[in-house]
Amino acid sequence: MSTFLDELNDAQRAPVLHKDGPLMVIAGAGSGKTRVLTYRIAHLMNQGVDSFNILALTFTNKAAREMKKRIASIVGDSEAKNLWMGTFHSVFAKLLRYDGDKLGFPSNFTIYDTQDSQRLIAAIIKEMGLDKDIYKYKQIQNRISSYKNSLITVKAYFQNPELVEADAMAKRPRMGEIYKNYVDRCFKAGAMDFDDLLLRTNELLTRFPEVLMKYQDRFRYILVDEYQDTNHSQYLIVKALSDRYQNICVVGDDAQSIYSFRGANISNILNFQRDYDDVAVYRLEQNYRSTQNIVKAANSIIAKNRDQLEKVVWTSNDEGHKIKIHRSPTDAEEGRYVAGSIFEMKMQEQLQNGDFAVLYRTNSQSRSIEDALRKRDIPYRIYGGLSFYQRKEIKDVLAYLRLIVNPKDEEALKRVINFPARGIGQTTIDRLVVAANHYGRSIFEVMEHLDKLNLNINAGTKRKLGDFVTMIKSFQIMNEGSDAFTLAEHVSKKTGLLLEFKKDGTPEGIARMENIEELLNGIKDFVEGQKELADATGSLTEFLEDVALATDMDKEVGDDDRVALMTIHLAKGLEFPYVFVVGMEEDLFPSAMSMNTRSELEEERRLFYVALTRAEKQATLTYTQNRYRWGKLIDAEPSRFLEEIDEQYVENLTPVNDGYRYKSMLNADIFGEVDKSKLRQIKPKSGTPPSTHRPNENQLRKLRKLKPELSTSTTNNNVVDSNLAEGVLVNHTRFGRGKVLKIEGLGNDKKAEIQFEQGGMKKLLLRFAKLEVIDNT
Ligand SMILES: Nc1ncnc2c1ncn2[C@@H]1O[C@H](COP(=O)(O)OP(=O)(O)OP(=O)(O)O)[C@@H](O)[C@H]1O
Ligand SMILES: [Mg+2]
Repeated sequence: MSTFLDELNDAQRAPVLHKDGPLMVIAGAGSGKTRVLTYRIAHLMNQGVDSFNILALTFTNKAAREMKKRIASIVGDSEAKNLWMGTFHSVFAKLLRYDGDKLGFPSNFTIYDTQDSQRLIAAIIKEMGLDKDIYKYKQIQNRISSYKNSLITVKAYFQNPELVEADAMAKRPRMGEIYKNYVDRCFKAGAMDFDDLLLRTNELLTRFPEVLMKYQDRFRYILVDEYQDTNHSQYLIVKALSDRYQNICVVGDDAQSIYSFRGANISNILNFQRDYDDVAVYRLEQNYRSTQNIVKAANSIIAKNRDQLEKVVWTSNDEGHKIKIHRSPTDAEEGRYVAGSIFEMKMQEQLQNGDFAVLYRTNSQSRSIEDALRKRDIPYRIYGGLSFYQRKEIKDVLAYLRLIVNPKDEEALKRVINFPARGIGQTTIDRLVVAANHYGRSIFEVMEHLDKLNLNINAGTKRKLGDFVTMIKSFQIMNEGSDAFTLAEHVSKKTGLLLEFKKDGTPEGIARMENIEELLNGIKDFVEGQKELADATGSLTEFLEDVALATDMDKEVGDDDRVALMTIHLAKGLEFPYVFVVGMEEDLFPSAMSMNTRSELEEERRLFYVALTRAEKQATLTYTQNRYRWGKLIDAEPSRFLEEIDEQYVENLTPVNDGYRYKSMLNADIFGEVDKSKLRQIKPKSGTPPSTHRPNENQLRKLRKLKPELSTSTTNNNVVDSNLAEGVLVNHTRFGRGKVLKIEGLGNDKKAEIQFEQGGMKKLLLRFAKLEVIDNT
């Protein structure tokens, strides 16, 4: 009767219909794991399981929302509303709002984002009088984060001589103290960082058996998507909650485990069968997402990994296009190629912008792609990177709102106590911090009791501090009676924030004002939306939690049609008809930082597998020969992963020996835009050897080996510049030997006219030209 079960194949239906008890679905990309999870929930509800008794943990909140929508369409809206679904962080933040008081946290605790944590750590390092070059706050924040994810509390840290010694050896003997101060300060501020949301949940469930029992009883059915990327802390929570009923369903793919750098532990999936009794293991083999070429190419890559579970993935979809590989001279040219291809494909095949995604290994690669898309007027959206909520002006407004909800929030207070400027100086703030630490109170509490304390603050400043306290308190009173939108609008005006940016008058100031307006609109939407939910009221606390845990990925994209740009890590679980993976170069992908051990390299390869398997119809992989990195132009080598794809599934758009065409492109790049129609015209007739032959990759490699000093990956023009003069003999990686005839222009525009022995006369922009001086006598 229930038709939705017909939308599954037999292999998928089995885990959906599985009765009680632990089950695991292990299967390759695109085989319907997420669909199984979604349908299983719908099926459970159809079988009479109360939606209150189901907990589903997903990789993004957006994924949770989409699943909920699908489930609602099967079982009805009102039932689906009560499901607890979301990321680990958002679900357990909610749980801690109910029961965190047992650990001494207020129900309105603040969630510190990474920036808040880092600022606090930097402040602590300064207060302790430590050398900030040895105690680097970002590194320390990383350390603390990994301790927390391994459940190493401050106490556990000090009880572990290995950890203590390791930090002493690393000349950071006071690491433990910083950790302790950080934890104390967060506690005092009524704040939890992201890792605390898991750590404190674990603490709560361990220390308070009655709380554990309550939630074990509530969450009789627990389902986890992307189980391969759970870390130890998440693993323990799931284990504890499912211990009583053992109705735990996990789905995952060991070949897509890509978060070990954040403590994710692939062994969670491998040990699942050991952790529970009578685990039913299901496998799915049919991929519904991608063409045969994509599936087979992806299989050929992942087969190179040694550590993996045996898996079969096949598809009955069309054969499709081969995987395209394209080489560009520079990253700017790569951007132009991608934008140009999207432009052409859209025209030829009537596609939408939203059919395309550009994926990269690191966020910084987005710039050249963005530039090119902008030039073509192709709308795009960047996911990740600096999110809207991390912009300065937005954080300013949010800091006020945070203070209203939780006046102990130290980072929020420090941010706005003197912004907009109200004559409260750093010395005063430092005194307040010292007093707060001394009395074990929050800064706000110290400010409330200034009269009783002898803090060496003059009367004028005391009055200003008093005014600030009064203002925040007036907002708090207003918060009792108004919704989040009304309050936020009032706060933006009353604090002078809007005026501050308006006064500024610059385009940036205006942009900031507009962003605040956008924030206010967002709050309004949120309030409206929340009112429809069963257990939500549209309060400020709810809004702030939503914001703190929101990633750009979660934003409703709605109907606006844009090309998606994101890192491969973020793309996990998603799918797009057309995918470009850019920057397929050694040291970039695989990342230079992940090539020390086989297991690191295997993780990079899994990342490549994830990238490729996002594509439904076509995947294009691009690499460049020169790329700007860290402000320098470097030689880039094609990624080893390109060679690893079984070549029968590959179409190489720019074979290595097409020197002539390549050279034309290079010249075009130097002197202006590429005119493609011309390129075609000047293509050599077959059989005619190009006049300047570009050495192939092997020859280049040999060349580099022979003359390492000439070919360090940073072909540094500064070196060249200094002794480059008219009459000097030079070597160019592609054009060979030549003589400098003339140098003209300045700075970035500096050019050299060079007579090459074989390539004729060339005018090269020194910024790009890869020259080395071979004789300057
Ligand atoms: N039986 C089916 N019939 C038709 N389409 C299906 C079927 N099963 C899955 N699909 C579709 O195939 C695509 C991939 O499914 P899904 O995202 O659930 O796979 P997955 O295994 O979770 O992938 P990933 O490993 O990337 O997370 C989706 O578009 C889904 O709707
Ligand atoms: Mg999935």
